[in-house]
Amino acid sequence: MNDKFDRFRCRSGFSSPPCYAAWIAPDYFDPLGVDPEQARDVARWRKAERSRLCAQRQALSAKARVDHADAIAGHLRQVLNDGFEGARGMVLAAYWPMNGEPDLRPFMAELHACGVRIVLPVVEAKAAPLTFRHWTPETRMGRDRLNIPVPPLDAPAVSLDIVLAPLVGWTAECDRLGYGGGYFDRTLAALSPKPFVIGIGIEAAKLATIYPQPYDIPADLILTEAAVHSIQGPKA
Ligand SMILES: Nc1nc2c(c(=O)[nH]1)N(C=O)[C@@H](CNc1ccc(C(=O)N[C@@H](CCC(=O)O)C(=O)O)cc1)CN2
Ligand SMILES: Nc1ncnc2c1ncn2[C@@H]1O[C@H](COP(=O)(O)OP(=O)(O)OP(=O)(O)O)[C@@H](O)[C@H]1O
Repeated sequence: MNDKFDRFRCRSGFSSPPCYAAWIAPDYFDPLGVDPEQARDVARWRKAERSRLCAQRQALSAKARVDHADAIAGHLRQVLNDGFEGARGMVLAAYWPMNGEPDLRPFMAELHACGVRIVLPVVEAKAAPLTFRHWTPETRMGRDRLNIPVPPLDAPAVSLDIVLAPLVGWTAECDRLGYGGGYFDRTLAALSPKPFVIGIGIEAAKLATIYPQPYDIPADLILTEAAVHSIQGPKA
Protein backbone atom coordinates (compact mmCIF):
# COMPACT_ATOMS: atom_id res chain seq x y z
CA MET A 1 0.00 0.00 0.00
CA ASN A 2 1.92 3.06 -1.20
CA ASP A 3 -0.40 5.33 -3.16
CA LYS A 4 -0.66 9.09 -2.59
CA PHE A 5 -3.44 8.67 0.03
CA ASP A 6 -1.46 6.20 2.10
CA ARG A 7 -0.58 8.82 4.74
CA PHE A 8 -4.32 9.34 5.40
CA ARG A 9 -5.02 5.69 5.99
CA CYS A 10 -6.20 4.74 9.44
CA ARG A 11 -3.44 3.38 11.65
CA SER A 12 -5.44 3.52 14.87
CA GLY A 13 -7.45 0.35 14.38
CA PHE A 14 -10.68 2.33 13.83
CA SER A 15 -12.52 1.43 10.64
CA SER A 16 -12.80 5.12 9.60
CA PRO A 17 -9.92 7.59 9.30
CA PRO A 18 -9.97 10.95 11.10
CA CYS A 19 -11.75 13.85 9.40
CA TYR A 20 -9.48 15.87 7.08
CA ALA A 21 -12.11 18.45 6.07
CA ALA A 22 -10.12 21.25 7.72
CA TRP A 23 -7.03 20.24 5.70
CA ILE A 24 -8.98 20.36 2.45
CA ALA A 25 -10.84 23.61 3.38
CA PRO A 26 -8.87 25.55 6.03
CA ASP A 27 -11.93 27.60 7.06
CA TYR A 28 -13.96 24.43 7.75
CA PHE A 29 -15.36 24.29 11.31
CA ASP A 30 -16.38 20.94 12.75
CA PRO A 31 -19.25 21.78 15.13
CA LEU A 32 -18.67 18.60 17.16
CA GLY A 33 -14.88 18.89 17.18
CA VAL A 34 -13.22 19.86 20.48
CA ASP A 35 -9.64 20.63 21.39
CA PRO A 36 -8.36 17.42 23.10
CA GLU A 37 -6.58 19.27 25.91
CA GLN A 38 -9.63 21.38 26.69
CA ALA A 39 -11.89 18.28 26.47
CA ARG A 40 -9.66 16.55 29.04
CA ASP A 41 -9.81 19.52 31.44
CA VAL A 42 -13.59 19.78 31.14
CA ALA A 43 -14.03 16.02 31.67
CA ARG A 44 -11.83 16.15 34.79
CA TRP A 45 -13.72 19.14 36.21
CA ARG A 46 -17.11 17.54 35.47
CA LYS A 47 -16.09 14.29 37.17
CA ALA A 48 -15.13 16.15 40.36
CA GLU A 49 -18.35 18.20 40.30
CA ARG A 50 -20.46 15.06 39.78
CA SER A 51 -18.93 13.45 42.86
CA ARG A 52 -19.45 16.58 44.96
CA LEU A 53 -23.06 17.08 43.81
CA CYS A 54 -24.01 13.39 44.18
CA ALA A 55 -22.57 13.35 47.73
CA GLN A 56 -24.48 16.54 48.57
CA ARG A 57 -27.71 14.98 47.29
CA GLN A 58 -27.13 11.68 49.12
CA ALA A 59 -26.71 13.65 52.37
CA LEU A 60 -30.31 14.97 52.23
CA SER A 61 -32.67 13.60 54.87
CA ALA A 62 -35.50 11.26 53.86
CA LYS A 63 -37.99 14.02 54.66
CA ALA A 64 -36.16 16.60 52.52
CA ARG A 65 -36.18 14.14 49.60
CA VAL A 66 -39.92 13.55 49.85
CA ASP A 67 -40.56 17.30 50.19
CA HIS A 68 -38.40 18.04 47.13
CA ALA A 69 -40.08 15.37 45.03
CA ASP A 70 -43.55 16.64 46.03
CA ALA A 71 -42.61 20.22 45.15
CA ILE A 72 -41.10 19.16 41.80
CA ALA A 73 -44.20 17.08 40.99
CA GLY A 74 -46.31 20.18 41.76
CA HIS A 75 -44.26 22.29 39.33
CA LEU A 76 -44.41 19.57 36.70
CA ARG A 77 -48.20 19.27 37.03
CA GLN A 78 -48.44 23.03 36.47
CA VAL A 79 -46.11 22.98 33.42
CA LEU A 80 -47.98 20.06 31.83
CA ASN A 81 -51.38 21.66 32.48
CA ASP A 82 -50.37 25.14 31.27
CA GLY A 83 -48.27 24.14 28.25
CA PHE A 84 -49.52 20.70 27.16
CA GLU A 85 -53.18 20.46 28.23
CA GLY A 86 -52.14 17.92 30.83
CA ALA A 87 -50.18 15.87 28.23
CA ARG A 88 -53.16 13.48 27.84
CA GLY A 89 -52.42 11.14 24.92
CA MET A 90 -48.78 12.26 24.77
CA VAL A 91 -45.65 10.15 25.29
CA LEU A 92 -43.61 11.29 28.28
CA ALA A 93 -40.21 9.78 29.09
CA ALA A 94 -39.76 9.64 32.87
CA TYR A 95 -37.05 7.84 34.88
CA TRP A 96 -36.72 5.21 37.60
CA PRO A 97 -34.91 7.04 40.45
CA MET A 98 -31.38 6.10 41.47
CA ASN A 99 -28.58 7.73 43.48
CA GLY A 100 -30.96 9.96 45.43
CA GLU A 101 -32.69 11.44 42.36
CA PRO A 102 -36.13 12.96 43.09
CA ASP A 103 -38.61 10.07 43.20
CA LEU A 104 -41.47 11.01 40.86
CA ARG A 105 -42.97 7.51 40.70
CA PRO A 106 -46.23 8.47 42.47
CA PHE A 107 -46.62 11.31 39.96
CA MET A 108 -45.84 8.93 37.07
CA ALA A 109 -48.74 6.75 38.28
CA GLU A 110 -50.97 9.84 38.46
CA LEU A 111 -50.05 10.81 34.89
CA HIS A 112 -50.68 7.25 33.68
CA ALA A 113 -54.15 7.37 35.27
CA CYS A 114 -54.79 10.64 33.40
CA GLY A 115 -54.01 9.09 30.01
CA VAL A 116 -50.35 10.10 29.60
CA ARG A 117 -48.23 7.34 28.02
CA ILE A 118 -45.18 6.88 30.25
CA VAL A 119 -41.95 5.38 28.89
CA LEU A 120 -38.64 4.77 30.70
CA PRO A 121 -35.07 4.95 29.36
CA VAL A 122 -33.06 1.80 28.73
CA VAL A 123 -29.32 1.49 28.11
CA GLU A 124 -29.30 -1.27 25.46
CA ALA A 125 -25.69 -0.57 24.43
CA LYS A 126 -22.96 1.52 26.04
CA ALA A 127 -22.15 4.83 24.31
CA ALA A 128 -25.32 4.60 22.20
CA PRO A 129 -28.60 6.54 22.33
CA LEU A 130 -31.11 5.40 24.95
CA THR A 131 -34.18 3.44 23.92
CA PHE A 132 -37.51 3.83 25.72
CA ARG A 133 -40.01 1.22 26.92
CA HIS A 134 -43.63 1.60 27.93
CA TRP A 135 -44.33 1.61 31.70
CA THR A 136 -47.50 1.32 33.76
CA PRO A 137 -47.81 0.94 37.56
CA GLU A 138 -48.32 -2.81 36.98
CA THR A 139 -45.06 -3.24 35.02
CA ARG A 140 -42.66 -5.78 36.56
CA MET A 141 -39.22 -4.26 36.17
CA GLY A 142 -36.13 -6.00 34.79
CA ARG A 143 -32.57 -4.56 34.65
CA ASP A 144 -30.60 -2.90 31.84
CA ARG A 145 -26.86 -3.09 31.06
CA LEU A 146 -26.09 -0.62 33.85
CA ASN A 147 -28.24 -2.58 36.31
CA ILE A 148 -30.91 0.15 36.35
CA PRO A 149 -34.51 -1.13 36.71
CA VAL A 150 -36.31 -1.02 33.32
CA PRO A 151 -39.56 -2.38 31.86
CA PRO A 152 -39.18 -5.69 30.00
CA LEU A 153 -38.84 -5.64 26.22
CA ASP A 154 -42.04 -4.74 24.38
CA ALA A 155 -43.00 -2.95 21.17
CA PRO A 156 -40.86 0.12 20.57
CA ALA A 157 -42.38 3.38 21.77
CA VAL A 158 -43.68 5.94 19.32
CA SER A 159 -41.83 9.25 19.14
CA LEU A 160 -41.38 11.10 22.41
CA ASP A 161 -43.24 14.34 23.12
CA ILE A 162 -41.72 15.24 26.49
CA VAL A 163 -38.54 14.00 28.19
CA LEU A 164 -37.79 14.30 31.90
CA ALA A 165 -34.01 14.32 32.15
CA PRO A 166 -32.75 13.75 35.71
CA LEU A 167 -29.66 15.83 36.34
CA VAL A 168 -26.75 16.01 38.71
CA GLY A 169 -26.04 19.72 38.08
CA TRP A 170 -27.66 22.57 36.14
CA THR A 171 -27.18 26.23 35.21
CA ALA A 172 -29.31 29.34 34.59
CA GLU A 173 -28.75 28.68 30.85
CA CYS A 174 -30.59 25.35 31.34
CA ASP A 175 -27.42 23.34 30.70
CA ARG A 176 -27.44 19.88 32.32
CA LEU A 177 -24.70 17.82 33.92
CA GLY A 178 -25.55 14.09 33.93
CA TYR A 179 -23.67 11.04 35.21
CA GLY A 180 -21.00 11.23 32.54
CA GLY A 181 -22.35 8.74 30.01
CA GLY A 182 -23.58 11.39 27.58
CA TYR A 183 -26.71 9.24 27.11
CA PHE A 184 -29.28 12.05 27.06
CA ASP A 185 -27.17 14.22 24.73
CA ARG A 186 -26.71 11.32 22.30
CA THR A 187 -30.40 10.48 22.47
CA LEU A 188 -31.62 14.04 21.95
CA ALA A 189 -29.15 14.56 19.08
CA ALA A 190 -30.66 11.52 17.34
CA LEU A 191 -34.34 12.40 17.85
CA SER A 192 -36.32 14.24 15.20
CA PRO A 193 -38.52 16.05 15.98
CA LYS A 194 -36.75 16.96 19.22
CA PRO A 195 -39.01 16.45 22.25
CA PHE A 196 -39.59 19.11 24.91
CA VAL A 197 -36.86 18.51 27.50
CA ILE A 198 -37.44 19.14 31.21
CA GLY A 199 -34.40 18.76 33.47
CA ILE A 200 -35.21 17.55 36.99
CA GLY A 201 -32.89 18.35 39.88
CA ILE A 202 -32.47 20.10 43.17
CA GLU A 203 -31.89 23.82 43.68
CA ALA A 204 -28.60 23.22 45.55
CA ALA A 205 -27.12 21.61 42.42
CA LYS A 206 -27.02 24.94 40.56
CA LEU A 207 -23.64 25.68 38.93
CA ALA A 208 -22.28 28.91 37.43
CA THR A 209 -21.38 26.96 34.26
CA ILE A 210 -20.82 23.39 33.03
CA TYR A 211 -18.28 24.69 30.45
CA PRO A 212 -20.72 23.76 27.68
CA GLN A 213 -19.32 21.64 24.86
CA PRO A 214 -20.64 21.46 21.27
CA TYR A 215 -22.46 18.19 22.01
CA ASP A 216 -24.30 19.48 25.13
CA ILE A 217 -28.00 19.98 24.45
CA PRO A 218 -29.66 22.33 26.96
CA ALA A 219 -33.07 21.61 28.50
CA ASP A 220 -36.11 23.72 27.65
CA LEU A 221 -36.93 24.04 31.36
CA ILE A 222 -35.31 22.95 34.61
CA LEU A 223 -37.54 22.10 37.56
CA THR A 224 -36.26 22.11 41.11
CA GLU A 225 -38.14 22.08 44.41
CA ALA A 226 -37.83 25.90 44.43
CA ALA A 227 -38.89 26.98 40.94
CA VAL A 228 -39.44 26.39 37.24
CA HIS A 229 -36.28 27.74 35.58
CA SER A 230 -36.13 28.80 31.94
CA ILE A 231 -33.44 30.82 30.23
CA GLN A 232 -35.69 33.83 30.92
CA GLY A 233 -35.24 33.19 34.66
CA PRO A 234 -37.00 31.39 37.53
CA LYS A 235 -40.78 31.24 38.08
CA ALA A 236 -41.80 30.00 41.55
N1 LIG B 1 -32.70 7.23 36.91
C1 LIG B 1 -31.96 7.38 35.82
N2 LIG B 1 -32.00 6.48 34.85
C2 LIG B 1 -31.20 6.62 33.76
C3 LIG B 1 -30.34 7.73 33.63
C4 LIG B 1 -30.32 8.69 34.69
O1 LIG B 1 -29.59 9.70 34.67
N3 LIG B 1 -31.13 8.47 35.76
N4 LIG B 1 -29.55 7.84 32.51
C5 LIG B 1 -29.06 9.01 32.00
O2 LIG B 1 -28.08 9.07 31.31
C6 LIG B 1 -29.22 6.61 31.80
C7 LIG B 1 -28.11 5.88 32.56
N5 LIG B 1 -26.95 6.67 32.62
C8 LIG B 1 -25.81 6.46 33.36
C9 LIG B 1 -24.63 7.03 32.92
C10 LIG B 1 -23.45 6.84 33.57
C11 LIG B 1 -23.42 6.08 34.72
C12 LIG B 1 -22.16 5.87 35.45
O3 LIG B 1 -21.98 4.85 36.04
N6 LIG B 1 -21.23 6.84 35.40
C13 LIG B 1 -19.89 6.80 36.00
C14 LIG B 1 -19.25 8.17 36.07
C15 LIG B 1 -18.55 8.56 34.81
C16 LIG B 1 -17.82 9.91 34.95
O4 LIG B 1 -17.98 10.64 35.94
O5 LIG B 1 -17.11 10.25 34.00
C17 LIG B 1 -19.94 6.32 37.45
O6 LIG B 1 -20.90 6.69 38.18
O7 LIG B 1 -18.98 5.62 37.85
C18 LIG B 1 -24.61 5.52 35.19
C19 LIG B 1 -25.80 5.72 34.50
C20 LIG B 1 -30.45 5.79 31.63
N7 LIG B 1 -31.22 5.66 32.83
N1 LIG C 1 -24.17 13.42 20.42
C1 LIG C 1 -23.09 12.75 20.86
N2 LIG C 1 -22.45 11.86 20.08
C2 LIG C 1 -21.37 11.18 20.51
N3 LIG C 1 -20.84 11.33 21.75
C3 LIG C 1 -21.43 12.18 22.58
C4 LIG C 1 -22.58 12.94 22.19
N4 LIG C 1 -22.96 13.70 23.25
C5 LIG C 1 -22.08 13.43 24.24
N5 LIG C 1 -21.16 12.54 23.84
C6 LIG C 1 -20.02 12.03 24.63
O1 LIG C 1 -20.42 11.66 25.93
C7 LIG C 1 -19.40 11.98 26.87
C8 LIG C 1 -19.98 12.44 28.18
O2 LIG C 1 -20.69 13.64 27.97
P1 LIG C 1 -21.15 14.57 29.19
O3 LIG C 1 -20.01 15.00 30.02
O4 LIG C 1 -22.03 15.65 28.61
O5 LIG C 1 -22.01 13.51 30.02
P2 LIG C 1 -23.38 13.68 30.81
O6 LIG C 1 -23.23 14.83 31.74
O7 LIG C 1 -23.76 12.37 31.34
O8 LIG C 1 -24.39 14.04 29.63
P3 LIG C 1 -25.99 13.99 29.57
O9 LIG C 1 -26.34 15.43 29.75
O10 LIG C 1 -26.22 13.52 28.19
O11 LIG C 1 -26.56 13.13 30.61
C9 LIG C 1 -18.54 13.06 26.21
O12 LIG C 1 -17.20 12.69 26.28
C10 LIG C 1 -19.01 13.13 24.79
O13 LIG C 1 -17.94 12.93 23.90
